[in-house]
Order: sequence, then structure tokens, then C-alpha cells
Amino acid sequence: RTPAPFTLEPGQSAIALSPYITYRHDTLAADGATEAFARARAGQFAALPGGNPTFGFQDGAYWFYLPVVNRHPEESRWLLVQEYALSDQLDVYLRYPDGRVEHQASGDHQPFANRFIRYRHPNFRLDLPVGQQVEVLVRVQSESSMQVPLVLYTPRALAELMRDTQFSTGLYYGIVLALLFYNLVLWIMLRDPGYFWYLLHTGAFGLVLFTLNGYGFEYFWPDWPWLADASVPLSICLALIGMQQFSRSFLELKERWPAGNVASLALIGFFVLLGGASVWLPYSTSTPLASKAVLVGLIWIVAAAVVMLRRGYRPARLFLLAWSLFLLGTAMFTLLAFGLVPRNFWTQNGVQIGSALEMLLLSLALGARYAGLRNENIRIVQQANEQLERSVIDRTKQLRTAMAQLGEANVQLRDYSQRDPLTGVYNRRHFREAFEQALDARKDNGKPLALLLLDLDHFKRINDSYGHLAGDDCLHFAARCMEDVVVPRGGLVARFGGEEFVAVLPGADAQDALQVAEAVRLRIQQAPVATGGHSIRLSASIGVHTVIEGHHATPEDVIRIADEALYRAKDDGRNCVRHSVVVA
Ligand SMILES: Nc1nc2c(ncn2[C@@H]2O[C@H](COP(=O)(O)OP(=O)(O)OP(=O)(O)O)[C@@H](O)[C@H]2O)c(=O)[nH]1
Repeated sequence: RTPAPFTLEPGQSAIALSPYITYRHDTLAADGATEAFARARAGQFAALPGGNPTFGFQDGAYWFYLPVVNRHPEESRWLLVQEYALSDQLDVYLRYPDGRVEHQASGDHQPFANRFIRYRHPNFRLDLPVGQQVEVLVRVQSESSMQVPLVLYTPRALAELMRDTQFSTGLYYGIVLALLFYNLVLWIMLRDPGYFWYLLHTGAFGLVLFTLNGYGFEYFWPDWPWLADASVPLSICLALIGMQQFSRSFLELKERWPAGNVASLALIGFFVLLGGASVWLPYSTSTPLASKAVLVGLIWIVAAAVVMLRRGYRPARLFLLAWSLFLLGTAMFTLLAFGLVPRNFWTQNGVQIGSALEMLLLSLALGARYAGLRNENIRIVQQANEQLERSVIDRTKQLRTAMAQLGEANVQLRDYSQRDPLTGVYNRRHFREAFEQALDARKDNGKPLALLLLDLDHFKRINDSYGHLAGDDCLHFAARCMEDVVVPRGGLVARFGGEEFVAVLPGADAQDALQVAEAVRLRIQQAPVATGGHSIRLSASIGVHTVIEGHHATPEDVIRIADEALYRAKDDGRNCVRHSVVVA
């Protein structure tokens, strides 16, 4: 039964042919146009199942047939458009009542320039003389999904449609390009790898839509039909890799969730393999695989974002919202395909709107995350500075204490080096310095100065009788006696050598000096020294010399004169004090 012809009525300008057209699946792709025309007329073609022109991935060729009668008085030229960009090969045969058959070919296996109108969807010129019946036969063979939504347009209607779609497409890709450039600049300035992966994801996703909509073939590779096939799975895989890498770096999975990071890397590895394989795998295998991989990749990202959010990672919030919007847009588009939501601007452009919002929000999320990282860095630097300051203060305190201890030790050390180890009084070297200073000071202040030279009497005997250690104790005792008397008077006592001691008394005149010397002598003589079970009585002879105003003596002179006085004391029977002859 020959199908009834379809009538183009006046006033019509765009007619979707799916409800009227009949089809036949030529599984071996064996028929030519003549056989197909014969079969169609013989009623071997069937109506589209459910009026739906989508058959999925199929072998062989599909034939579509529709006799058309044009009753439109003003429009004899029509355009037949297949509103699906990816079919490989389309052949249109028009048979006129006089038996003439006209053939046109299109599809992405033909160079783009072959198209009647340079438009992303394959299109054909239909000359339909008014009142005549023209048989339209379409043959489609493709490795991509078999989708053949055929629409008849008047040239004016198509021009208007193209204008509208160009506008919204321009808007969409304008947003994508602006985001790409904006984030490219940010990446160059900030060198944050997150921005690079964002660029890859956004760029590749833009390329996927560009390819799916037929713009890739139109603008990028119009003369390379082979690339038109591979470009879909390839760009999908690239977008998937970018998407996973971006999410991995944004959510900081490596540091925050190592197991999730491994899963992400495994997915990326799979996408890389799939991308490589799609170059030689049949398109009908790689494209559905890649499409399903999109779903897996998306679900994984949302799951990872939820996990990170539950772990308290705040930047995951905006990130999750962005991907949810993308999922929502895609879901709208899919629901529309199943006829579950009404066809309107939002559902029709769900993927575009969702993805544009997603890219925008992700860019914001990147910015927010970057700001967060920067603040965290500032906080860490501040903390480190405070810590540093504290430890510098601590160290300074320790250093001060150490310096003070060192100073004390130095003072002690100097004191030790100035003292005689046996008796504890100053040694001869220090006496010498102190004596010189005292003499100098005397020159300035004009006060007198006395020197006492003391020698223990018969000390050899003590040593010989009681031993050297006892002798040492006696020396110690004599030194104490001298100090006890001299130091409270502002004097200085030193061991001059052997059993000889010396004392300087600044400000003491002869009388004072004799008094002090006498006091020392008495003190030594009075108390016996108890040592080694013995009680030893000591006595000492003392020579005194006083330097008075007008006298300018060297240290040697003063000592010599005092020594002479000491000799006299010895000569005078010991245990007595003698003053130098200068004063006497
Ligand atoms: N135990 C002890 N004896 C010392 C030390 N230095 C010197 N002597 C002793 O002091 C004695 C000094 O003796 P001498 O110079 O002969 O004089 P002296 O026996 O004191 O007789 P006069 O000075 O004439 O009264 C020597 O026997 C030295 O060995 C010392 O550090 N310890």
C-alpha cells in the first residue's frame, strides 16, 4: 500500500516530518535508490515507532520515504534539514512526476562546503512545484547514533531559526570564552594548578558541545570528515580528564582523602586509555562508552564533594552547588528527551545553562578557595612570627643570664688569679698593680700612704719542728690576722713571698701605720695556732714606711725602705715594729 502523500498547506513554514514519514532498516545496506523507491511504493516501509526518529547505534542503512504535495502558492522552494549534526552520510533522492530523480548528498563524511547552506545541520534544497507530488527518499548511514529528525523549512523560517540559535550559541560560547580568558590570566598570575585544570575542563567541555552541535565540523575541521567522528569521544575524554583533575586538585584529595585520590587517579587513567582507544575503536563503541563514563565521572565528583563536605572542607560547598546545577541542567535535557517535562527555553537549553552556571560557580569557588588559602597562609606566617618573637625573647633572656653568669665567673676568675692560693690574700702581682695605683692616687689627693712589710720570726724552725703543713697553717693564720686589722681600715693585704706579707694603707700617716702594725703584731702573737695536735705560738717583725706629701717615691723605693725597717726590726730582736728612718 503506497503511503498517502503529505500536503504542504498555505501558512506552514516549519514542519517536523517524523509523524508522517515512513522508514525501513536496510540491515545489509544493499539497496540502491531504485530498489528503495520500489519497496516504499510497495508498502514495505513502516511508520516511525512512536513517531520517534531515534534508533540508537545501528548497522546498515536507514531509508525514509515521504511523498509530498505542495499546496503553498508562494513557496516552491523548501529546505529539508536533519536536526542532528553527527550523521556520517545522508543521501536525498527527489523523484518528480516526469520520472526525473535528483540526488543530493551531505553528512559529516562529505566536505562541509558540499552543503547547500553553510549550516551546522545537514540540509538539502527541495524544489517542490506547486500542485505536483514529489517523492522524497532519504538514506542515512552512520557510525554515530541513528537520529533522523527531519524538518521541512521555508527559507525564511530557517533563516529566522538560524538567527535565534546563533544568538544563544554566541551568548553561551561568549561566556565560556570570557571564563577561559579570565581564568587563564588568573592561572598565569597565580600559578595555582587548580586554574589550569579548570581551563582544561572548561575548554574541553566547550569543545564537546561545539562538536555535538556540529560547529566543530563547520568551523574547525570542515575538510577532515574522519576527525568529525573521533572528535566526539576524544573531546568527551579530554573533558572528563580535566573534570577529574580539577576536582582532585580543588578538593585537595591527595592531602585530605588519599583513598579518594587513588579512586580519582584510577578514573583518570581509564579516561586516558579510553581517549587513546577512541582514535581506532569504532565510533559506535567509543561514543556510548564515553557518554556513560560522563555519568560515572559526574557521580564520583558529587560523591567526593559530599564526603569532603562532611569532613568539614568548606570550599566543597560552592563546588557541590556548581556540579549539582550542571547535573540538574543535564537531567532537564534528558527528561525533555523522554517527554517528561514540557519543551521550553530552560529545558531545551538545560545543558548549556547548567554548564554555564557550573563554570561560573566553579570559577567563583576557585577564587574563594584561593582567598581562603591566602588567609590561611597569612595566619600561619603571623603565628610563626609570634612564635619567633617569643623564642627570640626567651633566647635573649637565656643569653642575658648566661652573660651574667659568665661575668660573675670572670670576676671570680680574675679574683682567683689575683689571690694567693695558700693564704687567700692577694698575690704579689696584684699587690704590685694595686700599690702603683695607690701611689698614683696619692699624688692627686695628696694624702699619705703607708706600707707594712711583715716577716714571721724563725719560721724555718716551725717548719722544721712541726712540718711543712703546720707551717702552711701558720701562714694562713698570719694572713687572717693581718686582714682582720688592715682591711677594715681600707687597706690591702698581699703575700709578698715565703713567710713575708705586705700591707698598703692609703691615707695612713706614720702614726696610724704604726698603730695598725702594732695591732697586727699583737694579734699574731696573742693566739697560738692549733694545728696537727700542736699549739704553735707565732711572732712577727714588721717594717713600716710612710709616704707623705712632697715625697715622690717609686714602688721599689718604698718597698726597699720598708724592707730596711723590717731588717731593723729583726736586728732589734724580732717581734717588734720599726718605722723607716725617713720619718723618724
Ligand atoms: N710551710 C711553708 N714554709 C715556707 C713557705 N715559703 C717559705 N717557707 C719557709 O720559710 C722559711 C724561711 O726561713 P728563713 O728565710 O731562713 O727565715 P726564718 O727562719 O723565718 O728566720 P728569720 O726570718 O730570720 O726570723 C724557710 O724554711 C722556707 O722553707 C711556704 O709556703 N710554706
